[in-house]
Amino acid sequence: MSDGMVLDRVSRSYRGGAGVREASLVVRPGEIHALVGLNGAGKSTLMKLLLGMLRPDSGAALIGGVDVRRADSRTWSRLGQLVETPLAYGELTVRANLSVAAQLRGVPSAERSMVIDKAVEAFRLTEYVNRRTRSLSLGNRQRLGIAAALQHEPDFVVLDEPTNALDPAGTILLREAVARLAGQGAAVLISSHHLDEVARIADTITVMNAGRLIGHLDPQDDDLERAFFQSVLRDDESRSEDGEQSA
Ligand SMILES: Nc1ncnc2c1ncn2[C@@H]1O[C@H](COP(=O)(O)OP(=O)(O)OP(=O)(O)O)[C@@H](O)[C@H]1O
Repeated sequence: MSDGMVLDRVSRSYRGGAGVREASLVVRPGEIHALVGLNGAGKSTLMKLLLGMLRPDSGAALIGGVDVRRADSRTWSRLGQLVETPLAYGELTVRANLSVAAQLRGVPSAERSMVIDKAVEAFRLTEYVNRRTRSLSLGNRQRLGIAAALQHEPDFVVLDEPTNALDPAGTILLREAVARLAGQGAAVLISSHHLDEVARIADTITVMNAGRLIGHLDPQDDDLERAFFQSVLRDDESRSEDGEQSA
C-alpha cells in the first residue's frame, strides 16, 4: 500500500469547528478514486491535508510511502495536482506557463520541449500556445491548469473539481488523460460535483459529509444520485440523533 496515497486518521479543525475529522483513505496505484460531497463537506481541505498544504492537528498523510511533512523534491516531482485556482501566470504565454510547471516538477531541460508539445496537443491548446494566459477563457485556463498538472506523467494525481469551467470537450480530454495515467499505474484522487461524470471514470467513490468520510458508492449504481443523497441524509440523521442523545 505504501506506493499509493494514504491518509491515516487525519483531523484538522478550522476556527468555528468545520474541517476534517479522523479521515482515513487509501488511493492505490492504478486506481481512480473519486471524492464526492456537498459544498462545504471538506473535500478541498482533505486534499490540502494530503498534499501537505495544510498541517493536520493529528494523523498523517503519505505519498508513495513518504510522510508529506518530510517529503523532498523526489516525491513532489512524482505528483501532479490542481487544487484551488490553476497555476498560471497571467503575463506569461501558455507555453511559458507549461515550461515553468515542468521545471518545478523536475522535468529535465532536454525533455521539456517534447513534454510541453505533448501536453499542448493532448489538451488541444495549440492555437493558444503563444497567447498570454490572462487573455484565455476560463475554460482554457482550466485546461492549461490540468495540462500543467499532468504533463510530466505523475505517479500521484490530486485534482479538486477539475471539470469546473470545462466544456464537454475539455471534460472528455481530462477523462482520457486521467484514465491513461491510471492505466500506467498512477494513483488518482479526484473530487467532483458531477456524479454521472465520476461514475464514468472512477473505480472507487468515497462520500464525504460534514468533515467525515462516511462510505462508498458503487460506480455501477444506476441511480447514483439517489444513493448519494440517501447516504448523506442517513449520516445527517445519525449525527443529529447522537447530538440529541448527548444533549
Ligand atoms: N480557511 C478556512 N477557515 C475557516 N473555515 C474554513 C476554511 N476553509 C474552509 N473552511 C470551512 O471548512 C468546511 C469545508 O470546506 P472545504 O472547502 O474543504 O469543502 P469542500 O467540500 O471542498 O466544498 P466546495 O465543494 O464548496 O469547495 C466549510 O464549512 C468551509 O466553510
